[in-house]
Amino acid sequence: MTDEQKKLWNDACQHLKQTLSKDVFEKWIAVIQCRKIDHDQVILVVGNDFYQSWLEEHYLPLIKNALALVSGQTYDIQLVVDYSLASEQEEQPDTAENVKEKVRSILPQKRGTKETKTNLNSNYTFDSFVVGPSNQFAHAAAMASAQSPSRAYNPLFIYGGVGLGKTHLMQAIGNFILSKKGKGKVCYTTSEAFLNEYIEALQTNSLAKFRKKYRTVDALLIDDIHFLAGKERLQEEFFHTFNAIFENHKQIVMTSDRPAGELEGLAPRLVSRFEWGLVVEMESPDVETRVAILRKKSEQLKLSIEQNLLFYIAERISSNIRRLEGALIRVASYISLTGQSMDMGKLEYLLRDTLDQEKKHAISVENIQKTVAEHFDLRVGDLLGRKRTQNIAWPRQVAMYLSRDMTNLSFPSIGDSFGRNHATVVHACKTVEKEQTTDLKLRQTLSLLRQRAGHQSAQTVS
Ligand SMILES: Nc1ncnc2c1ncn2[C@@H]1O[C@H](COP(=O)(O)OP(=O)(O)OP(=O)(O)O)[C@@H](O)[C@H]1O
Repeated sequence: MTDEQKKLWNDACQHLKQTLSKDVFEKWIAVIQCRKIDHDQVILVVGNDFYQSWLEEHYLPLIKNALALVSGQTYDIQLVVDYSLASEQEEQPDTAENVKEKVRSILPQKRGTKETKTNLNSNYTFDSFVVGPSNQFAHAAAMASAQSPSRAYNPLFIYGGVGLGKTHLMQAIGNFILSKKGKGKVCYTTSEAFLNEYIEALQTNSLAKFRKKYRTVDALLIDDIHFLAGKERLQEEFFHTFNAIFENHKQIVMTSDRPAGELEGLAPRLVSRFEWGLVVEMESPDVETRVAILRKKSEQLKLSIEQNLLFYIAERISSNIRRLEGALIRVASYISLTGQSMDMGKLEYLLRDTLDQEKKHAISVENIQKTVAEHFDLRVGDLLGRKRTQNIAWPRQVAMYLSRDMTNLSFPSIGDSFGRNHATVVHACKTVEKEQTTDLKLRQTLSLLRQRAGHQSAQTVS
């Protein structure tokens, strides 16, 4: 940055220093590093996700305003995380240090790139994982794989929607294996990190080292395998890695956002290998499990929060456990930073944005059926009926596809909502998925239907 740009940021900070209390300034503003200023954009860097989200939600308008005041123009501000700053920031005076510590200890760490011996997050254990109907099958399979690596289920393929605990469960297997005597070599990575390492190995002529690293493990835990889709060369490399580990009778565990067979652009030989062992799905947890998760996380945070408030959060946030956890962290931070107790009114206010997002996500199959039926000028009963004429069969397939796409529901539960079996839904999803790759008009129709179904659900909930 030029001296002039540095001065601009310093001036903005001076302005903020005058408007904010000393404590708040030291805690939230002084820790920010300004990395870049160009025409209309400013890039600010902080040391962890918690700072990023807290600043975005509470101080971004103030920062924007300060920059505008000292420069006479408006900037678009981007807040990015650089984990290497974290240690510097820890040295800052901080009256809420204990909160930060607690929060950091339960926040998921940046995956796949963290330089620790095992690359595993030690908080992701079976002990800290709450079991309920939505994940008990996946949990049992993971336990069995951890207790008898390569003998129980190999490979173990875990799939499900965003933030439902796939990484947690997969890493619990790794942590369990490492906790045993005569522990083996466990390697956890994300598919993206695997790709980056592969490219680096190609560039630096160190493929042999790369291959040795991955092919000689006792357990390979590879996250977000859907990332391989459409990347042929990477698939080729992973195919050989997979074979080497499998032939050595070592354990492979993979996670994905959907079943292997549904990943467009994944080579059939990989699809079939991914299905050799056991495939398990993780679904959205029911409200009881969500309450149990909140209780467990509050214990970890040593946070005393009334049961009715935990219920309130659990009832309203159902789409994603990461979001549930985020809400609890917000409550914990509020209590610790303000020293005030929590009541229902404050809770509603504090979580208003998250709750709004949830409403938008509360999309039901019924709403999708209604939207699709209206669009095709049919009755919902037609979609649920037995008729197979094209004018009904096609809208039915579209509705099934959207149900899969817009909710976290499994194939069997979507099938139930249409009075059909799981295979019919899989077939419908594949058909629509394939059609839309070549049919622009269909893509537009789907996008319109998504908007309408989302809108309708938001109205139903509020
Ligand atoms: N059953 C559970 N018990 C306790 N914590 C859970 C459970 N399921 C998920 N979590 C927590 O929710 C957060 C999100 O979980 P995780 O990162 O494993 O989800 P994911 O399915 O891998 O998400 P993504 O699809 O984004 O990769 C983590 O902090 C994890 O500890």
